[in-house]
Amino acid sequence: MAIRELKVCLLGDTGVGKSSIVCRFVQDHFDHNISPTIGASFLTKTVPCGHELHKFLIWDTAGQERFHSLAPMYYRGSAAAVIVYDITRLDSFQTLKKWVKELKEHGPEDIVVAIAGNKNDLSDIREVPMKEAKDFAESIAAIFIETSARNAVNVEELFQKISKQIPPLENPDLDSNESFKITRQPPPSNKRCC
Ligand SMILES: Nc1nc2c(ncn2[C@@H]2O[C@H](COP(=O)(O)OP(=O)(O)OP(=O)(O)O)[C@@H](O)[C@H]2O)c(=O)[nH]1
Repeated sequence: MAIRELKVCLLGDTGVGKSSIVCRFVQDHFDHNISPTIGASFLTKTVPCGHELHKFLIWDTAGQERFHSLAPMYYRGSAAAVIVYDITRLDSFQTLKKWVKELKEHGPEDIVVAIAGNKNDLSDIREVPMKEAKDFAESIAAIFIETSARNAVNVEELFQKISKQIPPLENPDLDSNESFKITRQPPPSNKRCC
């Protein structure tokens, strides 16, 4: 089965839960005392999608303003961007809109954009109505989902939705798109590891 490497970056204000979403997706773990990201961190996870395997190369960027200028390094060449806001912080939704604008102006033309409203376990103190965020996502043809990294709600689904939006390759051997780098598993060998 072909393994398709998909670069994915996470963008969004500091403290919205980007690292927590990645940690939940890759390690199925939640850390209440997680530290703010410095620069960016990198993790991978491979998931089946139809007749392909999608290996997500995940760049979790730092949300603090002082790291903003590094972001192009991470969204450049990305097949998808997950822009995260915190449903309990209206200001984080405004920051999300700035990221959408920046991606539109400087990001890859065919990038899949997913909007994730995180911390939906705290909906009793919500500041961003779900309908407003959903309508905004629709207006820019983005995926929309509310997640809770803490309670493991919709995190797998977020990445599944991204997988589904990536068009399957008609002929993997002829594909030349840089952001959809293809690798193949080595042919079975006679060697045994143990
Ligand atoms: N209640 C709740 N808290 C969460 C959730 N996700 C993250 N948090 C908490 O929010 C805080 C910030 O989480 P991070 O994952 O570090 O946020 P970040 O967006 O990566 O922050 P930066 O690295 O500064 O960009 C931490 O205290 C997390 O434990 C969630 O789904 N629900």
